[in-house]
Amino acid sequence: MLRCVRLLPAAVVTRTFSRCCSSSYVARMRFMNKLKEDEGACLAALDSGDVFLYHTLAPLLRKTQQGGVQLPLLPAKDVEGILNRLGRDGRSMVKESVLITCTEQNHALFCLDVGELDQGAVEEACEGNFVDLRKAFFILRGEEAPLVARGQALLRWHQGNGFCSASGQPTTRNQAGSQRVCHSNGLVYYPKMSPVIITLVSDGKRCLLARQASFPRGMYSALAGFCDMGETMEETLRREVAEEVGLEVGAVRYSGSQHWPFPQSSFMVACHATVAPSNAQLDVDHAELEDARWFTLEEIRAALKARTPPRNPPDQPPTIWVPPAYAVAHRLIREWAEDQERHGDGKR
Ligand SMILES: NC(=O)c1ccc[n+]([C@@H]2O[C@H](COP(=O)([O-])OP(=O)(O)OC[C@H]3O[C@@H](n4cnc5c(N)ncnc54)[C@H](O)[C@@H]3O)[C@@H](O)[C@H]2O)c1
Ligand SMILES: [Mg+2]
Repeated sequence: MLRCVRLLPAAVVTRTFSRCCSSSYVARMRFMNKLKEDEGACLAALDSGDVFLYHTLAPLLRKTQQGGVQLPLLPAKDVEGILNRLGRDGRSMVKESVLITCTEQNHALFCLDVGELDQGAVEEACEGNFVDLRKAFFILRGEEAPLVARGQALLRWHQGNGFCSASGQPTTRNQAGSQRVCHSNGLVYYPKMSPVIITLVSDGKRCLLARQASFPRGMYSALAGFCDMGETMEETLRREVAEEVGLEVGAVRYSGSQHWPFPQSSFMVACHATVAPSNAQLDVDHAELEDARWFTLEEIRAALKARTPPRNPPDQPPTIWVPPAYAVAHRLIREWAEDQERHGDGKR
């Protein structure tokens, strides 16, 4: 049914999303900025651009011939045709797409939620399946995961911000979907992220992982907590570790950051922190955490290799798994293991 479907080729992704210092990067950022401010330019970019789809915030993915999974990028004109064939006003629906990014050739990429249509009918027409975003993070290639995360976060934000919280009147989006305006009082709303500090605590030989009751079976992650109003990053980190496991951390080292689309878009700031081995006795707040434990390098190596929930037969020591490679928690845990292998007692 589709005329043409583009998959994100690895080479293009690398060139487009990794080279951040070239003049083409400047040109691309300025083009993106123009699309956010110029309604006509954005509409023209949509007409010649590609769209990836969601159904009730689950991204459409397609199996590849090599047995993997990819994010299909559909020409906007084809999406319009599919929606028309499914009995909708394709043009109007496609105009609801939200701008995500563009290539160095100024080819724009948008996303659209078709949740009002029959899921099976869209899947058949687009030769793919809508997959829960958390599952998608385990199976998508690295370059595609941030795109679906950003798309879902923006679509969710639009779905939840249709009315002005001051006037109660409907808000109107711009063509790019980068803001909403209340025309009764002029208030402009921008998509929001809540800052979260995520911390991997180490006592020098072991690292501390915890699980909430809502995590998938056997999954452990680094400690995380939302920033309170007015807190610095270090204050949040120290407070959350104290609240959740009763430890006072010493040195703190920044590692990286990431946008995380859950629960309503978080800005994750990831850090390593240390406690003295003599000060590593846990006092876990079981109202927040189902479990928190120290793990050895050997246990962490095994956890990093696991791709599915461990079976953990009762006659064997329990094993764990950790968040997918895309999650910044995974990065912190991998960094810790690599650091131990280089400098710690865990040398092979
Ligand atoms: N990307 C990753 O690697 C990764 C790993 C772990 C956690 N996370 C994210 O970090 C987030 C925070 O972790 P946590 O649940 O341990 O936080 P937390 O320890 O602060 O506890 C969550 C509670 O904080 C309160 N809260 C305060 N401000 C909030 C806000 N702006 N939004 C929602 N709740 C708020 C709520 O009562 C909520 O139940 C999680 O929602 C999860 O999505 C991401
Ligand atoms: Mg927490």
